[in-house]
Amino acid sequence: MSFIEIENLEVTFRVKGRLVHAVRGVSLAVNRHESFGLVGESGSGKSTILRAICGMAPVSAGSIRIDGKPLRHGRAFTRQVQMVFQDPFASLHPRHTVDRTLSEPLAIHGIGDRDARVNRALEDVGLGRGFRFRFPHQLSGGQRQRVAIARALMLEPEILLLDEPTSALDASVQAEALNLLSRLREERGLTFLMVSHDLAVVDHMCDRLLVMKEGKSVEQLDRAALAGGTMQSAYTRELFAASADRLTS
Ligand SMILES: Nc1ncnc2c1ncn2[C@@H]1O[C@H](COP(=O)(O)OP(=O)(O)OP(=O)(O)O)[C@@H](O)[C@H]1O
Repeated sequence: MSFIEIENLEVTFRVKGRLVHAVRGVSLAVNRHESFGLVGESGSGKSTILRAICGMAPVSAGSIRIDGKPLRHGRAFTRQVQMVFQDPFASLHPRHTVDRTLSEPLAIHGIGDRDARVNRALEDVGLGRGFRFRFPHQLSGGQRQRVAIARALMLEPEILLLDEPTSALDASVQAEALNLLSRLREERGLTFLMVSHDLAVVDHMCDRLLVMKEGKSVEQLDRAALAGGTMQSAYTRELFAASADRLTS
């Protein structure tokens, strides 16, 4: 049994009376402590899979299990699974201090010792306690994303769902944020399910990945296939070739 098991997942939205099939029969299995990537062109359904896991998108058919337990009635696995979004500015409340942002999940779950936990969380993500009473607009993009990562870790989850976690950051800050995520995964034995359109990021971060197109799974690749360039489908080869061109141009 894998830690995260998704079987024949279908997610369908109704938009103005029309059905949008965002995810069409996708299956994947992620092992505990693994870092698994979802790649594919824009609109291929990657983010919708993460949203379905946290109960933010409707599961129309199929199943999602975490550690053998099914996701029921769209209820999220709140403490076990946390999500980090692309745009830290949008995901932090503009009028909440860092302290409030980090304390809130603790208060909701009745967890005490908040001051010490907030200070420790800030240190864990490389921001000192001096950042505690700042507002989001008083932080750089990289610092905001560190706060968002700290918040995601407040409830000590086992799984982080990362939706383009560094694509809103400058290249140098992006590398720092990725290194921070890798260190936290190692230290805490976290499992990552990560969406990225940047194949260099995925190559750096992920043990395995699933290539998606138009809501469907195209193929799965492991490190050996990535390193050896042995992709089965022409679509995946094109995706990687286009990305290599972008990186070298
Ligand atoms: N809440 C929603 N209501 C209606 N349609 C939606 C909703 N969320 C996503 N979709 C549609 O589902 C499809 C998949 O979207 P999704 O965001 O999962 O793609 P993606 O692969 O993550 O794309 P990107 O890389 O651009 O973020 C798209 O056609 C999108 O327009």
